[in-house]
Amino acid sequence: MPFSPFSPTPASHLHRVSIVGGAGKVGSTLGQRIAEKNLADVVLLDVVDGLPKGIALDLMEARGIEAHNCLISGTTDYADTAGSDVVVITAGLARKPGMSRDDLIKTNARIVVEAAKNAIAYSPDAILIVVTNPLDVMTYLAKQATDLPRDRVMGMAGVLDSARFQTFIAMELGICSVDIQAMVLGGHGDLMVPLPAYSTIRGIPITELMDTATIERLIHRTRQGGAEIVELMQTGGAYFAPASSTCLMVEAILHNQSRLIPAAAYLQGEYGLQDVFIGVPCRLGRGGIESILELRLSEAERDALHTSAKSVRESIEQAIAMLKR
Ligand SMILES: NC(=O)c1ccc[n+]([C@@H]2O[C@H](COP(=O)([O-])OP(=O)(O)OC[C@H]3O[C@@H](n4cnc5c(N)ncnc54)[C@H](O)[C@@H]3O)[C@@H](O)[C@H]2O)c1
Ligand SMILES: O=C(O)C[C@H](O)C(=O)O
Repeated sequence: MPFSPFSPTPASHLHRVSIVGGAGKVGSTLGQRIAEKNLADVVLLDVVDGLPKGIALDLMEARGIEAHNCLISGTTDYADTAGSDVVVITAGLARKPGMSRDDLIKTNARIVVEAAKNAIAYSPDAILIVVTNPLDVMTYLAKQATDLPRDRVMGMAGVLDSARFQTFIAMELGICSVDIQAMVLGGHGDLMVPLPAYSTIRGIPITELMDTATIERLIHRTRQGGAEIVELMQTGGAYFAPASSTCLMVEAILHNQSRLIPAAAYLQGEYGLQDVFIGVPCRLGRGGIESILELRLSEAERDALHTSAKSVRESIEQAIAMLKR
């Protein structure tokens, strides 16, 4: 037998991302995206014994074909997530047809609080991205549970809602999605605030290429974008575009890209709002949310943002009261 210079443990990647809820649809698809983009080693943590390990092994077996070098592991033990650069929480139930996202507060609040506390205990320097619904409420609870500074806790929704608006504009005009920049702010619910004046096709505002009725129709479809898929699938919600959206945020952070991305951020006076998480344009880089951009809004847009924030605030209070019981 010739002497082998190699050790049985492959060299680890530079970065590490842990996904709590990683055996679920969004979590496992996100793990796949992160690995296939060669962004980081991935730890999939879930409560179901065997499942995260099985998914991780399955993904590892595709490494040679997909030609990436990331290690993917599965676990039920938070100790295995130690030293993560980014922690993503996708743990919790997805809604079924006929439910609102707020109907998930009862089941998901405790799951997210526990997940955030446990994960940050092992990775105190991590940046936390919450995906679990109702998004803005769960992100608030995660910040409260961990006491992390506001630049290190954010929620994923704005990228997804903007991607949906972008898609519907592209489909309406027969133009490639990559030429379209769409902007959606506000809470991740029926009251989200798509901004036509800041949505453009290579710099041309969509208001110059579509009439008001068409834009209103696309805005309505965007607001109902999650529910449309829940109704079609019957068994849960969207996960491919949510995973892509979260991966974009992970990449912006790990590669310090200074991208301008709508994300749920903790506001302390921006847009005239306090003590609430809501989708706003953020500069994302290695430090997390490095700054929040305050766009000039029309009176109607500002009112819509405040209405959305008021509804999120009411749900936060409901969640906090429930956790105290
Ligand atoms: N923010 C967004 O835009 C967005 C988009 C899509 C989905 N979501 C939300 O993300 C969540 C996950 O969606 P999904 O489709 O992946 O659901 P899923 O049911 O496929 O996966 C959820 C996973 O969480 C795990 N889990 C439950 N309790 C846990 C705990 N205490 N610790 C660790 N893991 C736990 C489950 O075992 C499961 O594997 C849902 O709340 C859904 O509504 C949000
Ligand atoms: O709509 C849902 O319940 C899932 C997610 O928030 C989405 O927008 O796809």
